[in-house]
Amino acid sequence: MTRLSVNINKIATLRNARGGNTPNVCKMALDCERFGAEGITVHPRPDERHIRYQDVMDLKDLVTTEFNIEGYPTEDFIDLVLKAKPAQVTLVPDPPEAITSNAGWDTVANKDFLIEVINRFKAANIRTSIFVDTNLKNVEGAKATGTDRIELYTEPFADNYPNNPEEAVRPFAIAAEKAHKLGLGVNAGHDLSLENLKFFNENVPNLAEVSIGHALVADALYFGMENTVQMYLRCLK
Ligand SMILES: CC(=O)[C@@H](O)[C@H](O)COP(=O)(O)O
Ligand SMILES: NCC(=O)COP(=O)(O)O
Repeated sequence: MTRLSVNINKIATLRNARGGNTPNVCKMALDCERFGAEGITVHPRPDERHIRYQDVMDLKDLVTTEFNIEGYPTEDFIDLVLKAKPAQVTLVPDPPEAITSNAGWDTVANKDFLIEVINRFKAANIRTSIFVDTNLKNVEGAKATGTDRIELYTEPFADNYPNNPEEAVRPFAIAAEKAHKLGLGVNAGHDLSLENLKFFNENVPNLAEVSIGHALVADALYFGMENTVQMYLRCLK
C-alpha cells in the first residue's frame, strides 16, 4: 500500500505570518502522525519562508514515522540533513527564488554532482530520493547516480487530470514501471489532492509513497486535520 507523508510546510507558513508559535509545527507533526500519517515531510528553503532550519532540528527527535527532508543540496542543506539524520532525503533542483518546486533534475547533466551528494548521504545511512520528471532519460540517469528512490514530479499530472485523466497519468505509469525494473523505489508528489490522488494511486504501479502538503493543509481548513488525513489515506487504500 502507498504510504502518505504529510508535508507541513504550509503549517509553518501560517505560523510565520505572526512571528509567534501558533500553529505549533512540532505539535502538528505529532498530531498528523496520531491521525494516521505514515511520514512527515519538510522542505526548508534558503530564505526559511516556511520551515526553518531550527524546525528541522526540533522535529528530528520527535517524528517517529518516516522523516523526509526535501531541498536543493547546498552545503548548508547538506550539513542540516547530516545533523538531523532523517529516514529519507529528497533532492530537488529548485532555484532559491522559485515560488515552489517547478521541475525535476536533469539527471544526465547533473550526474557527477548528484553522485557526490548521494554518496555523502549514503555514508550516513540516509535513504536518498531524487525529484524527476517522467522523461525516461532522467529515470535511467537517476539509476546511474546510485539513488535509492525517485520522486516523480506530479504537477503535470495534476494540471492535465481534469481534461484527460488517462492521458495525464500515462507517462507516470510508464516512468514508474521503468524505475521499478531498474530497482529504484518510486515516490511521487506535488499538487496531489483529494480530487486526483485515488486515480493516480490506482494507475501508477509500484508507488511506495506520496508526499502531500499544499492541498491537504487547504482541505484541513474545511474538514479539520484529523478528518483530512483520514480522507487522503482512504484514497490510497
Ligand atoms: C518537492 C516538491 O514537490 C514540493 O512540492 C515541495 O516540497 C513543496 O514546497 P512548497 O511548500 O514550498 O511549495
Ligand atoms: N514532495 C511534494 C510535497 O512534499 C508536497 O507537495 P505539495 O502537495 O505541497 O504540492
